[in-house]
Amino acid sequence: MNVTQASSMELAIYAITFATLISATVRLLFRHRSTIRQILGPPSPSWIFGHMLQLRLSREYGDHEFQWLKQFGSVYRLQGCFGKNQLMVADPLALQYILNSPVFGRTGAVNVMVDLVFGKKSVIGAQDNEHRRLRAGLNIGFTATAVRNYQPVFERVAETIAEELDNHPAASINISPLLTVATLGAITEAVFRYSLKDLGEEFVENNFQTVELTATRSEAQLLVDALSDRLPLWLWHAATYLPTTAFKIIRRGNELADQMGRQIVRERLDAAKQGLKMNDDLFSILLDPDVQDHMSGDDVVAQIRLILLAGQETTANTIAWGLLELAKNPAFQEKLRAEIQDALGTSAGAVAYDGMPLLNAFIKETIRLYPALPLADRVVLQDTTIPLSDPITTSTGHINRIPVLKGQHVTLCIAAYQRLESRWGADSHDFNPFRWLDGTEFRKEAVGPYANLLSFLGGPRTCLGWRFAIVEMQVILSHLVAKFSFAQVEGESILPRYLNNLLPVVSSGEKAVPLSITRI
Ligand code: HEM
Repeated sequence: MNVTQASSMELAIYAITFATLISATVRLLFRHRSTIRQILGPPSPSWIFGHMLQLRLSREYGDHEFQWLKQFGSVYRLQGCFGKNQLMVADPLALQYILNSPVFGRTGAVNVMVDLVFGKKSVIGAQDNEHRRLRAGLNIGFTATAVRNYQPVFERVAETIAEELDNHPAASINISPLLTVATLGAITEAVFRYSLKDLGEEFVENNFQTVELTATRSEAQLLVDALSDRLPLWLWHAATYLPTTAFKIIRRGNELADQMGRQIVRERLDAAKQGLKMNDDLFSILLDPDVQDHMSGDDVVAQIRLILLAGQETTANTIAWGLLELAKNPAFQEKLRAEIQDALGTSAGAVAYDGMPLLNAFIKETIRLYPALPLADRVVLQDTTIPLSDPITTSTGHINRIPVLKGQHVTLCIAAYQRLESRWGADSHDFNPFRWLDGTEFRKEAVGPYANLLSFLGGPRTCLGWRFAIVEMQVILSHLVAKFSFAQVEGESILPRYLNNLLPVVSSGEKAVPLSITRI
């Protein structure tokens, strides 16, 4: 049985959740009516699924969403499952407010997933003060200076990809699995100086299975997500002991990460006791007793699964999207290659990747069009009012603030924000790296941590590894583009699909990025 089939674990969960369905439905029918009903939006095609099939399971991501954005503007109302209203927000000021305000929390569905896969002691699972404490500790390993030290690791990884491409020439190469392995290798080496071989076959296999498992979406899952707000977390934890393949993978992954983490922490602390100099990998930095605010061994172990999973597929897919855009835009690819070859050829010592304007414009444009997380769901924890950059028209007139009540589901439309015409211009849906070269994008509201983009989210939950990811992409993309040319494979279309993350999918429905790759 493969992992996708294994998501039939949901069937087992259905049995548990069915009893709550009826009472949830009744409560939803009679829930308090808020001003949300005055916000305009498309008519709902179904009571059970609302607009969720169009929003979350469309053939190409954005098929419907970008039409709604055009028709209703940067804030509109959709229907979630079981008739629940959902506020869709792409307005920059509103997004900034929601991401930074403590009165918006993650929805039950997201909390359940985070808890099951990463655990409460991971920085993504921790809340409030505990979250702040862990972030402050982990930050030491993700500063601009710390991530520059990982540059040689990324350069070695880029060499390995190039060797693979040289050793297996073919008319069409699916670059996606190569990048997934490469980005896992980059993280394990940067984070604790382990090669994939050191991790062991079972660990690596489990890691790929977990990635595959979290990259599935189905109608059934939409319903489970809608109900998960109403189920206690202990029930979900109890469910992980059901003998399904999916839960076995999750449980085994947690055990392996724990064992591996403890072994590495022991090695580092033993070395420190013997007075040996700590390495410059992330774990050594975090555990270094000479560093003020260093982290405890237990804290570090609890982050291992998160750091490996959070930084692997996101980065691999973004690089794949970038290479696909280069294949579609050969003239830009040529210009970029000239800049890169010039910089790599003339640099004595460490390459100054930040000083390459086209490379950085290309990365920003790729991240803008292909955010790993195109939608982020939040729930209002306390009645509040959301401010707007631009007033909207409701059924009762114009408003520039939206009152929302406790319990309201709000969806942060990251991909839509990154395609707003009012912000990015009339060609907002096109790949145009040159938009970044005149500096105008930086004079607008600052939302995310990088280039006014929200692909790394924003506020206290901003991606911890965003600088790490940028340097990794700068290095890998530069080395690949300098050595190889990338072209589209005739007759093959690759579409973005939302499977918890934004994934490149071919016509068979499989995740793949087949490209014609030629040595220069
Ligand atoms: C292009 C690459 C990447 C993208 C687009 C990305 C995106 C994101 C997003 C959207 C979140 C917020 C998730 C949420 O709260 O629902 C996040 C969180 C996180 N990311 Fe990344 N990420 C990338 C690479 C990395 C890398 C390379 C690492 C580590 C080496 C990393 C580590 C983390 C961690 C630890 C969090 C949790 C932060 C917290 O909850 O305080 N990410 N990332």
